[in-house]
Amino acid sequence: MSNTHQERWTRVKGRLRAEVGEDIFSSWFARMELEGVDSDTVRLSVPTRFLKSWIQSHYAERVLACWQGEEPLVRRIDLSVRSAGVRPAAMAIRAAGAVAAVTVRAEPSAGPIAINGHSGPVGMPAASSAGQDAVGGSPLDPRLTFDTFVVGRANSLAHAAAKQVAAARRGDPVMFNPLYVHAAVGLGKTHLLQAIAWAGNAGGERRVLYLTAEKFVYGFVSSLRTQTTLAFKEVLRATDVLLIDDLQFLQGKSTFAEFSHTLNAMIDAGRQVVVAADRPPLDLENLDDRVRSRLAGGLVVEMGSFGEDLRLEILQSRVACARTHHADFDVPAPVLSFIAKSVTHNGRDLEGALNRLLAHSKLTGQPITMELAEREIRDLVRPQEPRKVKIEEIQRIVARRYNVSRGDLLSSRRTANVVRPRQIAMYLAKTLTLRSLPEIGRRFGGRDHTTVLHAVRKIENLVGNDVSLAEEIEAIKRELQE
Ligand SMILES: Nc1ncnc2c1ncn2[C@@H]1O[C@H](COP(=O)(O)OP(=O)(O)OP(=O)(O)O)[C@@H](O)[C@H]1O
Repeated sequence: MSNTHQERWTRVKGRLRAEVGEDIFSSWFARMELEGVDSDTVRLSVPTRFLKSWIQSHYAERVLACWQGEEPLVRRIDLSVRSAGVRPAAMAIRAAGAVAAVTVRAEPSAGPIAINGHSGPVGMPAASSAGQDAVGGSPLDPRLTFDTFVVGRANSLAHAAAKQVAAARRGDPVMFNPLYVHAAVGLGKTHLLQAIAWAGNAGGERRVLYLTAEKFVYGFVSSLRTQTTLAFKEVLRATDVLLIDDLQFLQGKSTFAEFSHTLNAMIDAGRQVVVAADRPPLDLENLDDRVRSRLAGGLVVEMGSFGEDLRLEILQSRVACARTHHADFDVPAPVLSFIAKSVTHNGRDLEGALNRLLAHSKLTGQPITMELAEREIRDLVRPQEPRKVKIEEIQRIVARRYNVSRGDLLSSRRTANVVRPRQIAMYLAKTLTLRSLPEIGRRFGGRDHTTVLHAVRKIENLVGNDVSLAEEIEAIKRELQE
């Protein structure tokens, strides 16, 4: 491909960014690449089927217009899904109607079933109670809906995917299965899963079941005890959409096996599975390789930490909600900005901060001032922790820098242009993460721990003698820590 095309592509991206804004650009277009230009057709690619379909249905004309702004002869955009690093399973569209659906309808008065122990946003009515179901369900928290979920750069992809799952109808092809959402504590995984359950069940056409992994374990173990495992399995597999929260808490060999059967049965029958966890699928060390790879074979989306803007918006929306029940709850804008700036950890701390102010205002009737806020939330202001680096990120950044693919780093190829970057990536994985040598070996295409050790020693030696390599590695580290 000529440099002119690449330069044009850079300018087209500039136009797109200016038109849609940084947030949308980085959510949808940052991973779009130019594959080539053939007479009047521009070939672009994205890494997932979901991105492709989203861009096609929402931005196709805009992308074309931006190209035509640079090159008026362009008539067509051909968007494809890049194969590198994408598992074939992720691509398969499964027909939802492939297996006869067994339907268990919720009673009209009962909300979607939830089994959880989460609390919700400040200022909203508490969860109401509804009926039990065959796996011991309890109602979802009515506060955790799409309406109360604030969307920003950190979560826009997960939100869009969740909305799509919720809006799908029985018989629609399942676009990505499972949808796997991961994020650190308190960044909205439960909120999003419950929002899917509420919205998904609203039409009454589909049965959406929300289960925490803990409750899955509990339900399964009690069904073993009471010899009702068949009923347990049937209820799970009769759902159209199964939402499993906090998967990292799944425990027990037979429970893993049951989870694996359920996952496979649901996906093979074209039913949607959505999973949330605090880490990516490949880091779920308790699960066996097949389950991990099945989980990684759908759409895996990370929700990042909240930026200050998103924190402020969440606070503003919470205050607005709270005011519907406590009309005199007034938090001055500078106080909200102060909280958004200083309570940086997660959504739960933001909620805690507002709860304290609300309690104070209700109990004392005094206005909320900056001084009061500073005093009340002092312990929620945590020092910034250094950013945690993930092996996947190391592989991605090293691969990009040395112009190889992540697949090359994981492959058995032994050509010099791949061996050195692979050793550097292993060295960084050992020095920047807490992962053990065997774990790192496993994450680099199933290598032995001695290979990792060899790589680490090799790079340590080289760095001592080769200033430019040392600088290069420092630059990669800086990029990873940004
Ligand atoms: N984008 C958001 N908009 C509005 N509220 C949010 C958002 N993200 C998180 N919250 C709120 O932050 C709190 C914690 O969120 P939630 O329980 O969903 O986190 P989580 O990721 O499931 O955490 P954990 O890992 O502990 O299960 C909740 O009150 C939730 O409503």
